[in-house]
Amino acid sequence: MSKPRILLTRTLTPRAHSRIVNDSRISLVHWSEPGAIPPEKFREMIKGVDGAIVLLTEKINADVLQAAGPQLKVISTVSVGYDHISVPDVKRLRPDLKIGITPDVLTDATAELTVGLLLATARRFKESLDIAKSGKWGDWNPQFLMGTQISGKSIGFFGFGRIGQAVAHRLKGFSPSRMTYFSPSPKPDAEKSLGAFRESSIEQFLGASDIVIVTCKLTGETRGIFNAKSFGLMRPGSIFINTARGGIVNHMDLFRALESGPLGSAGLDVTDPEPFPADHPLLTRPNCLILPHIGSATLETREAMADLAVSNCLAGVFGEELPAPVHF
Ligand SMILES: O=CC(=O)O
Repeated sequence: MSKPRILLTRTLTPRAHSRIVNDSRISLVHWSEPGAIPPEKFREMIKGVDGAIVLLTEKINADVLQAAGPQLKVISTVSVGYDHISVPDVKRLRPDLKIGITPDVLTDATAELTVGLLLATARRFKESLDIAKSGKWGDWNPQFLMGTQISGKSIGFFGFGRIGQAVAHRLKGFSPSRMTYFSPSPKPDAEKSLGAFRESSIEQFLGASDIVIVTCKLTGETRGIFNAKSFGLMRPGSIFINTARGGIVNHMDLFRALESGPLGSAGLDVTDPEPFPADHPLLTRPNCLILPHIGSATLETREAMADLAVSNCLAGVFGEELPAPVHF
């Protein structure tokens, strides 16, 4: 019997990469050039494989599923988010296809980055670094680079899943005045352990938060939900943080809300598109700190994500249950 063929669209972190490369039960097809696999190459290389280990950069849609062929058993993405995979196309064309993701293993790293981004935004790291480098650092001045502190502030979580709750656990130590969340489903355990409560309307949620932290999924409902209207409902001087997906935010509306109010500052680890154009007006705003999607980027976490993605793919090609499947 021939060995299952697996497509790997990038070189993984060292331990996980060596695990898949040295698995003698499978035959590996590897895109080893630097950068993301071009879409036409992807469609070509996925043809005839039994499983594919992919990244956020690979769009899985009807074209790709058709190019792959009916023998494809599993798509395993090295990410917890799977908005790059068209669920309607999978349901329509390949309802039997298994999809694997990497939840839990990246929660701590992403929560730590979110807290860091909030602190850096609230305490004006971007302007501070620019001034430290520019030679414009004058005498000590009581009103120099004053920021906002977290203690005593009201923090609102837009989306309150694993990552949102892990951020809330960390921020509890900063003594916020209160923590609220906006989510389609109530989270009674988190409410108990965190003392957080659920706001039932987005108007109330936004109007009651000094700090809004976005950690929800990108879906048809959340795409573009942070726009001129929702920013207009936020408190004057409030802080907006997004470590979920760029598509949740209208970036020109965010630019205007940072320029003319009501927002005080914003910290983004995700943008739409990615990479974010270097000439985008948002990058000129001193009160907007943008990171290049590094939420899960620690060696420990990236190894754990890649390892789980390898396990998902191997399970899929050998007809076993995936350790971390998407349940449609
Ligand atoms: O953004 C990263 C992920 O979804 O894992």
